[in-house]
Amino acid sequence: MRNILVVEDSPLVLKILNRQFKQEKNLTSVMCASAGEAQLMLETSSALFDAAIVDLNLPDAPNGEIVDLILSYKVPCVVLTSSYDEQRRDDLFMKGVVDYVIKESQYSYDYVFRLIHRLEQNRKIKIMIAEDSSSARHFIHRVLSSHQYQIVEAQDGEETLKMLEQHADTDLLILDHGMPGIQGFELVKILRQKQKRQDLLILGVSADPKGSLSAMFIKHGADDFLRKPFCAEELTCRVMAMVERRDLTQALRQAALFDSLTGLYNRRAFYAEGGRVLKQAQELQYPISVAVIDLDYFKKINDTYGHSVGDNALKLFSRAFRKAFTDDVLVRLGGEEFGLVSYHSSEVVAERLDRLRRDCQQIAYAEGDITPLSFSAGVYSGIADSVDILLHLADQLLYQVKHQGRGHTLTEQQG
Ligand SMILES: Nc1nc2c(ncn2[C@@H]2O[C@H](COP(=O)(O)OP(=O)(O)OP(=O)(O)O)[C@@H](O)[C@H]2O)c(=O)[nH]1
Repeated sequence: MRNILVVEDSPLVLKILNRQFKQEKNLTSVMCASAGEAQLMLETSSALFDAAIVDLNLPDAPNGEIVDLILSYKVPCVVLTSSYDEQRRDDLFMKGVVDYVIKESQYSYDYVFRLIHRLEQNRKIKIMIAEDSSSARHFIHRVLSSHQYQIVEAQDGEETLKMLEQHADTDLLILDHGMPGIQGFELVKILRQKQKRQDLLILGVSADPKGSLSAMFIKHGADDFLRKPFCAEELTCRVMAMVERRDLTQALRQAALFDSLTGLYNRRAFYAEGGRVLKQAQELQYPISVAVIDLDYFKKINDTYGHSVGDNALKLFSRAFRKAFTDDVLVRLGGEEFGLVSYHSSEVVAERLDRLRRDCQQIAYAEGDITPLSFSAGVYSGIADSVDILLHLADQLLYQVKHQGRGHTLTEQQG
């Protein structure tokens, strides 16, 4: 749970913010109506605040003095004001506020909350600034630090490549074009041979007036481009948009490939990944194993304890399944049916399934005295034209196990 300090004297604005906080599951707020009240609060508990939302015109601080107070306690400060003043805005960004938002519409309030959430997520995002001008580097560093990003710096092309190896977890590279040695644009080409867009975002920057440069950057794999000089807000807006776009793409990818309840591959991804394993097996003429696993009498669990306990049992089983088969391709085929493709022999897979069966005895999917989870499985080992054929053969073995009374594994190898 994160705690936000709000310093605001307008009852109407407080009402709007209060309503918004009520809809936020992971945020709590402390409301102060004056700078004096906020000071008392910060003196005793500044470490408790993850960020502050402040008004510039308070009865005891009419000229934005609240910003200096908040920043002196190193609390990220978002200004929410009704008056727009260009000079004041520049001064506030120089001081290091996160943002300067005008109370104009519901969108302004939504934006403030989006920012507050981003600040938390930004702490996990690493940005590398590759820029030879120390003043430009410091400016970018200061602006992005106020948004809580982790920052590393490089001063030329060679150092950028070295630093990217040391900081392989870098999320976003801000890349100046006109650096000594390898130029920014050349670096984009080198980097994109190694790293895909989802692994490293690139924001090109340059003072070069040629419009074609930005197009060249983007055509060769940069995600966006900024022409120098740019202001603090433009930089943070572009970076935020890039990171949000990447997060959205990752979420879509996750939803497209993985089962949302168990986190295992869904059928489509399983056929793609399993297909790769099978292709190698075909090339090497080396058999692979395919298993189909079905939980026994699962309907009874749902009927006895309810659907959410059933869901919990599926999640806990999947966790144990993943632990038992760390180097194989695992899938939730649907309902209470699971599958796998493995380079291992049918004996090894069956042995691991036996161990998993024993582990299932310990899975406490509901409170009290419960019937342990049990499953039946069929494992077929061989080479075929498709994963589907092998899956069908394993499924036939599973069918036999179900008829023989459940709770064991049948294996078969291609003759
Ligand atoms: N909780 C929960 N139950 C599910 C889910 N998907 C399928 N089921 C349930 O799984 C049960 C499967 O029932 P059956 O096909 O009769 O199989 P079973 O009871 O396991 O019996 P056998 O397979 O013959 O041993 C049904 O009650 C489904 O509603 C799910 O995502 N969550």
